Amino acid sequence: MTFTQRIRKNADAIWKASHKHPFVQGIGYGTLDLESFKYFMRQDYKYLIEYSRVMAMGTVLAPDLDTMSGFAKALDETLNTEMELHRSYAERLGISREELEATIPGPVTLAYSSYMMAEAQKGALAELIAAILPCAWSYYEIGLQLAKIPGATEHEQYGEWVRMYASDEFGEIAEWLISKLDELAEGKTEEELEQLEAIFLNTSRYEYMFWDMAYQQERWPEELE
Ligand SMILES: Cc1ncc(CO)c(N)n1
Repeated sequence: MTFTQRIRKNADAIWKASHKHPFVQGIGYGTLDLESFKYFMRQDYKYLIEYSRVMAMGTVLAPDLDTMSGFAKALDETLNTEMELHRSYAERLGISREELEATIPGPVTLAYSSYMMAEAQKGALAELIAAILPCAWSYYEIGLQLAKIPGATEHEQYGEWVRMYASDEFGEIAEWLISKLDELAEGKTEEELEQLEAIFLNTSRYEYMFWDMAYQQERWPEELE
C-alpha cells in the first residue's frame, strides 16, 4: 500500500460521509437549493484565494524545478480555470464580481483556510501537501462519482460544476499531488508519517464541514437575527 492509499483509507469514513452529504448528492441529482449553492460558491471563492496562496508557497518550498513547475501549473489552473467557473456562475446567478470578492469568510471557511496556511507556514513541503491533498483529491473523486448519475453532467444549473471536477485537467492536479506526497513520504519515520496522516485527516474533516456549512448556509452569531 502506498502512503497516500494508507491515509485515504484512514480517512475513509469521513470521505464517505462527504460523498453522501445532501449538498453533494443535491448537485448530482440537480435538487440542491440554489441559495445554498450561491452561498457555497461565494465561500468557495474566498477559500480558493487562500488555497492559491498555499500553492504559491509550495512553489517556494519546492526542492527542484519539476516540483516548482507542478505547483505553478496547479496555481494557474486554480486561479484561471477553477475560479473562472465561480466567476461565470456568479455572473449567471446575479452576484457581481465585487460582491463575490467581498464575501466575508464563514466560520468553516476561516477555520479551514487558516489551518491550511498554518501547516504551510511550518515550512515543510510534505505537511503542506498533506493539508491541501483532500481538497484536490476529494473533489475529483466526487466529480467522477457525480458524473455517473444520469443527466448530472448536462444539468442546466449544476452540470458545468460536475464537468469541471470530473475533468482530466482537474484530476491531473490531484494525481500529481498524490505522487509528490508518496515521493516525500519515502524514508520518513513512522512518527513523521503519523503526523502527515493527522493533517490529511483534519482537512478531510474540514471538507465535510465545508459542505455542511454551505448546506446550512451557516452564519456568524451576530448575523443570525
Ligand atoms: C472547500 C474546497 N475544497 C476543495 C476544492 C477543490 O479545489 C474546492 N474548490 N473547495
